[in-house]
Amino acid sequence: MSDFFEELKRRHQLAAANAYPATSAVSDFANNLINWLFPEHTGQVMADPVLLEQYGRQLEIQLELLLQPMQRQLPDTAGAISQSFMGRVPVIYDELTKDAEAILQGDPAATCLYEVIRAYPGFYAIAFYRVAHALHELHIPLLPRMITELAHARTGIDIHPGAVIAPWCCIDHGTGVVIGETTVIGQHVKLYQGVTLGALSIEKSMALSKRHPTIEDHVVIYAGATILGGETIIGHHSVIGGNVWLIRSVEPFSRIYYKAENKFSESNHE
Ligand SMILES: CC(=O)OC[C@H](N)C(=O)O
Repeated sequence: MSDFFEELKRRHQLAAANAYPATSAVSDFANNLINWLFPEHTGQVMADPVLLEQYGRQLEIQLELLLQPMQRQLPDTAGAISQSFMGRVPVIYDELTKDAEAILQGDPAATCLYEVIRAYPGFYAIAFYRVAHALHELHIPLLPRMITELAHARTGIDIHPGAVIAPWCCIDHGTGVVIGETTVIGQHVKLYQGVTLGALSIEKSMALSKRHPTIEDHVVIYAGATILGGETIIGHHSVIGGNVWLIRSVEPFSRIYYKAENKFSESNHE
């Protein structure tokens, strides 16, 4: 048994050396930031412009404090990275405003923007993804993945922070959506639940190559479709039907549907 406790001691020492922030601190930062941009997220409103500005500065400090223990793994000082990140926040805001509008326009069941921001899993997931993606672009390790996993746990939508997703992204329902690390998605793309944008080969040696598909502008992908491969391009204005399995490119304006053989027959036993 003492060998076992030695092993645990070694593991705890290694984990301490990594010095990543607690998951709760990362969650607080991401939620505070999203709530600052979109008070509809929780309903906590800050009407005073002075407080709004001060809060922006507080968020920068909050991020700097998260990053400080990881300093050795960062390409620049924690302070400089936090400042660069905050400089990107207006772009995140602009893109998320467009995403919320796309969800409202794309879902007949959505009644208003407030509802989309407060209650739609598609908005929740894309909001956490856009924050994580900005941190990923600043070469911050692990933190971006922790942030997208907060949304994954809550919504069932798994978006890798490395994916590149243009604005006006509408993920409706969303449960079971998987968007891999090297996926590229154009503007005005609509995805339904259970869509996988995945890798054709999961060889470890493929780690640095483009493994996931490119989805051009104005594509709709219905529930349960699986689109795989880094060379697979779905041409703009295409529609991919439910449950389609696709490992090749399709031209713009394609219509691809799954045609199931009807293997079931009805019988009427007395
Ligand atoms: C989404 C997906 O295909 O993932 C497979 C593997 N994690 C990879 O990134 O290649």
